[in-house]
Amino acid sequence: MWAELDAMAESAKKRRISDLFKADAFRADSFCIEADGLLFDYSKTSIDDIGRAALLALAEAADVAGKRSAMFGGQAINETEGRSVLHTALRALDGQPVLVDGQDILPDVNATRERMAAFARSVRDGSFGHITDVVNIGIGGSDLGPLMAVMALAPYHDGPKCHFISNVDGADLTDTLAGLDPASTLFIVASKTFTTQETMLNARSALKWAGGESALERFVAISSAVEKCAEFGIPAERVFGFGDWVGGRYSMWGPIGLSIMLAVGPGAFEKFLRGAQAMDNHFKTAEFSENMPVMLALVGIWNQQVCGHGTRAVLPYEQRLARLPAYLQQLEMESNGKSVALDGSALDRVAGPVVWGEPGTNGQHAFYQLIHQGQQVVPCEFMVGAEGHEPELMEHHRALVANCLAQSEALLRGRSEEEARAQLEAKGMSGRQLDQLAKHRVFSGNRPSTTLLYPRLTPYVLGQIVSLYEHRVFVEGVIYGINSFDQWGVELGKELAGGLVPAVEGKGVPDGTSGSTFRLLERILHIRD
Ligand SMILES: O=P(O)(O)OC[C@H]1O[C@H](O)[C@H](O)[C@@H](O)[C@@H]1O
Repeated sequence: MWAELDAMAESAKKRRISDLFKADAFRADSFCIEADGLLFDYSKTSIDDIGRAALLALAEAADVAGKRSAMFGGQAINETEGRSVLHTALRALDGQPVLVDGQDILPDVNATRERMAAFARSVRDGSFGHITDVVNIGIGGSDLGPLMAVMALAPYHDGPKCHFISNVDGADLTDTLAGLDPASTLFIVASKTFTTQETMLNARSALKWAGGESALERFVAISSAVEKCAEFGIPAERVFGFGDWVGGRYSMWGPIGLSIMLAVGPGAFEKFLRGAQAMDNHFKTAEFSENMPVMLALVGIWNQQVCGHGTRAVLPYEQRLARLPAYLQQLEMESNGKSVALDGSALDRVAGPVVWGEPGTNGQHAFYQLIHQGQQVVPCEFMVGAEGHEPELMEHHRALVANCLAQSEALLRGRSEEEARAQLEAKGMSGRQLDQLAKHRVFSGNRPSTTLLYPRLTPYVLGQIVSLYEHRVFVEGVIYGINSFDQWGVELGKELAGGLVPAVEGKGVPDGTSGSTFRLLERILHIRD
């Protein structure tokens, strides 16, 4: 399946992207996909026509289309947990029935969304009581999505102010609650399992802060384990459930998105779902060569498998997407950071790159040095909106866009030593100083990047972008032959943490603890004494 691409590795590494542009006057058009207002430009990569054909053949050979139907059709493709993968059903607003074990799940999904909307309206119009602030307590998929989206949609906020507590570090709780009034604060305890140590501890401490049991009336729970919510003391009418066919990191489209709905209202939330649904439909129907999630995945595979780049940077030129890189880190790395194939056999290649990033322009003044001149090439995924939300600050937006375009241009073009010398000579420099400094001012260029251009960051567009990345992760996972929907790799640390809690209290160290950890514990206890 991989032979054709593997055979291209050597020539691809030598190739100059600028030569591809010289050889094909229409490259910018043909290595680009436009769909429903989004434009995905992957022309600034080393993929050529033959490479693209091989990538598309890889997607065919991996049966991406068949697996896609299996996912949308409700088959239990999350085999290690015996579950369907149907986050797309949460946004199937005009969808056909979706069957799980022969039962259409959409009536339930719609009824829950209606209950969420009714609840959100009652909080927003004051009929629930006077609520000024909402605190979402959750972690991982029960935090990153809502937090990212609430931040992204700031111009649409017309509800209570939303805050997020995730870390078990008491500092998170303390700093978030500082200045809030318990009487007008609504808490959402968001946990798919309702057993996550951090969330349950934070929820109990928040309840104490809010005034104990009497404050439970301002607590809402979101979970797949609804019976556990009752044990915590939250009655069924304020519990919003969802099926185990929604993975935690794919869950903000349903009840886990309640904080988003409270912030922007049910109408804007629906637009967010509609954007995601539109991308689902595009993913289901577009030819692979014109299919944005498929091509985004294939570009990632090209950069990693053919060119050997082990990381990729997500660089949104949109301050309100500041948490998107963190969100994508969970989505991509928890999904595809695996070593075994679905059948348990060892993978013969590294699946899933390290994903990281920061919004532009801030990153430019920090780590872009390495991106431009470091020895390790980092494929960059730029994103930018053609328009911002601040017409009175047009000058800012123009500068933002110019910077985004300049970065991908610089990465592509680079600067030769001759050019560097000429620039320095023009400034009057000569001799040894010129020789030396010119070398430092050389940019190899030829560094790959993609750009996702969207009209403006609306709820609809945010839905499109997130759904695009979800399906990209799916396609990459299918091609690597892994299960993108489990996360066994987070278990061991949790188990050991459970065993070490008594040790941190000075009640003995579990057997098998390493000398290093033993020594650290000793020191911690000594400092505390
Ligand atoms: O929603 P919860 O059950 O509390 O889980 C919260 C998070 O913790 C787990 O450790 C998983 O790694 C995440 O995928 C999950 O989103």
